[in-house]
Amino acid sequence: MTEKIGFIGAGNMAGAIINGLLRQGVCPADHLAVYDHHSTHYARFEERGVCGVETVRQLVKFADIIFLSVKPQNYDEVLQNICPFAEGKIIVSIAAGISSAYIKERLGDAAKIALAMPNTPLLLGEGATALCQCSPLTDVEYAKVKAVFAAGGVVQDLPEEQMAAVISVSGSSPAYVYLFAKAVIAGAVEQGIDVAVAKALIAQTLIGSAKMLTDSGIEPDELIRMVSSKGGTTIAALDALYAHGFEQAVIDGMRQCTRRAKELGK
Ligand SMILES: NC(=O)C1=CN([C@@H]2O[C@H](COP(=O)(O)OP(=O)(O)OC[C@H]3O[C@@H](n4cnc5c(N)ncnc54)[C@H](O)[C@@H]3O)[C@@H](O)[C@H]2O)C=CC1
Ligand SMILES: O=C(O)[C@@H]1CCC=N1
Repeated sequence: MTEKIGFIGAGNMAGAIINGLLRQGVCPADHLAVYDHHSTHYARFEERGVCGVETVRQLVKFADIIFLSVKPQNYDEVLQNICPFAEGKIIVSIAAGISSAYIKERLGDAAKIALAMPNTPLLLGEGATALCQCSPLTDVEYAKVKAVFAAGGVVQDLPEEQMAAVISVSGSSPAYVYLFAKAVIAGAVEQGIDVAVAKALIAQTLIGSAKMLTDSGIEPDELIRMVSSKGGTTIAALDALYAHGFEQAVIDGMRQCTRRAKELGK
């Protein structure tokens, strides 16, 4: 990729996206730059050859594609700061709940925007990103943004009206997966199993189960059935989980996630 890519906000997600780009050799480090109002955050970028610039103006001048990798609460300030220099640049928002209308209200209707919802496994090249092309971003420009996220994992195209809801599916959901893993580890320890052994076993179980979902072509209900021997242990476990409203708890958590995303975007 020949474009220069800048990140406003040198935090976790900027780090994860840059990792993917460098690991896959999508662009050289000198085509990347970060700006953060805390320059103390630059060290981990600079040690990989990515420049930390002093002003937001320098960042915007440098970059063809600008990732807004700050919290939704900081968007107003950042959009105000980049507005005088951002004409013609591709703007990528990764923030929960921020819509293209919100950005266009601040940068103008001609702003070329892609909305992305990545997740933290991007750090290891195992990310899942929902991506949305907003008019007037062209197909060629959108493909460039897509290539950035594809360097860090799987990308799915989504219409804008689903971008808030998808946070509950892939943006926030690593946290529920870790919570589940934590509960399994606690249940193992309670039964006398060593914590490190339990962690290794549940982690590989999550990887293996995820691969069954992606590679076996078998639907979740059938995968559950394949584990559940008649009168056996899995059914005993599932009965207890159903009795505790396990599925409903997850679905309710997802609803709360989307509710909060909509609140943040206001
Ligand atoms: N952490 C996650 O799992 C995911 C986060 N996101 C989104 O990514 C965005 C960034 O999240 P993280 O990287 O986790 O946050 P973070 O807190 O690690 O990084 C945000 C960075 O922005 C900087 N910052 C704040 N205001 C600034 C300003 N006005 N100018 C320049 N820099 C400024 C902060 O100093 C910080 O370094 C958020 O909008 C979040 O919704 C999206 C998907 C997943
Ligand atoms: O919790 C948040 O708001 C962000 C968005 C998705 C994951 N983390």
